[in-house]
Amino acid sequence: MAADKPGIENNDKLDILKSTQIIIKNALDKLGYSDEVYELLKEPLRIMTVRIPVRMDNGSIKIFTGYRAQHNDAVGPTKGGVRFHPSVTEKEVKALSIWMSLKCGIVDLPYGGGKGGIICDPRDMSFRELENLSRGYVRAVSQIVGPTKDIPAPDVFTNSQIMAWMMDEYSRMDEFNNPGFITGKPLVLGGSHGRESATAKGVTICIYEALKKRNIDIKDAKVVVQGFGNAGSFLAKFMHDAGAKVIGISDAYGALFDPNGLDIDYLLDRRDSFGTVTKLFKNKITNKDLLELDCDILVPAAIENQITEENANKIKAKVIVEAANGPTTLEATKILTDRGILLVPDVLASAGGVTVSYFEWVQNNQGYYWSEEEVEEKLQKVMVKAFNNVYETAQTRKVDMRLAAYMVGVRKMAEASRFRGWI
Ligand SMILES: NC(=O)C1=CN([C@@H]2O[C@H](COP(=O)(O)OP(=O)(O)OC[C@H]3O[C@@H](n4cnc5c(N)ncnc54)[C@H](O)[C@@H]3O)[C@@H](O)[C@H]2O)C=CC1
Ligand SMILES: O=C(O)CCC(=O)C(=O)O
Repeated sequence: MAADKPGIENNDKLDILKSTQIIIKNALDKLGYSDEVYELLKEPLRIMTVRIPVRMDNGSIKIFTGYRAQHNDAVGPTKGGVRFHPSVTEKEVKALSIWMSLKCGIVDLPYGGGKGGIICDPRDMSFRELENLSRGYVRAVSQIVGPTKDIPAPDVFTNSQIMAWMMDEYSRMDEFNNPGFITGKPLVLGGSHGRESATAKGVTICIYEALKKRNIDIKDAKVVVQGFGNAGSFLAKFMHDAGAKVIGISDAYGALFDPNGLDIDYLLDRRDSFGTVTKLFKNKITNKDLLELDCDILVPAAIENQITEENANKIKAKVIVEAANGPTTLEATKILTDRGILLVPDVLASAGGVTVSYFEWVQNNQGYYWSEEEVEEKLQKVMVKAFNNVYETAQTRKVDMRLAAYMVGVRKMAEASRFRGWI
């Protein structure tokens, strides 16, 4: 198929690794780095593919495929979540690990990016099968992970229980209690106050900063949130509590819409641990319709490639803040920016999660735990600084917010790689 844009074929437009590489190249070119730097950073330094045998409840053995990608460890150990989802691919995990490096650079953490994933559908698995899979994954990747090497955390369809099993398995192999191996743990196992809601808190802080730039009052704002899991449900609650009207939410099975505002507390009460709630309702709209609702703030908080050139012109929001990783394509970013919509990109907006994961790791390392207020105060400072840094870069360099975020995020690992003599 003919290319309508240099460097990207039409059928590559949903290829998140390819589009990430294009933006990294642009960011490095703008910053004046050589092609060698791009060659180093365009792919993870390493990726491990593992096959995990799990005894299922019916007595059979099922073999699952998993991955752990480590993008760049020049700055420090790699860090990033583990995703359990049927559509996990090697390419997706690679792109997700690169985004983690960028996030850590943007919020200035002493980490590089990593990411893991297992091809599975935890919604169809029992508690015991999930525990066996989680433990099997840790045994399979144990050689390349660890509290000073690569520190996992939750992502789509993984939670604090799964982190607890993984931590326990690693501690057994290591022969001592090792809470710093993983973050997003339950509080009683060395988790941090505020980690569960951290991604949504970070997104909320970005929303407040973005609204200031557009002179919108949160109390007058209509909000739409795609995804009602960890990121989306807390975000909907924070928006509702701030006085905004949350008129639409969704999960993998459909979307709910009420122009007068949804009863978020009721929906939170009824959602399951996979962020599913719409199954309980007959009157639904589609995820596609949800994104095109008339609103002030749109927060994609589910999966990749939701806003594309197909629907970017139909989006009515004034501000889009990406809680999900990779919800908007390259082409859609251009359309939205040209239309004057303020787009706060994933690598900035969703960095609250990894920031509080870092706080958790620091607390584990020092064995001294902070109050919820301390965590919130520190997160607020980090996110406001990061937002303004990216916003000002976009203004002064006359680039869109995504390219600005990549320029901010890529610099630290490029410099660290250079000082180490790698490039
Ligand atoms: N949990 C965290 O700390 C962080 C999460 N993120 C990103 O936020 C996004 C959501 O993650 P979580 O809330 O943690 O996951 P989650 O597993 O708690 O919730 C996922 C939500 O997305 C919905 N969903 C799944 N497949 C879908 C589909 N095909 N179409 C529409 N909706 C679908 C689910 O029904 C659920 O409501 C992901 O992109 C993740 O990478 C980013 C930073 C940190
Ligand atoms: O909390 C972490 O370490 C990583 C969170 C994550 O996977 C993400 O930001 O996409």
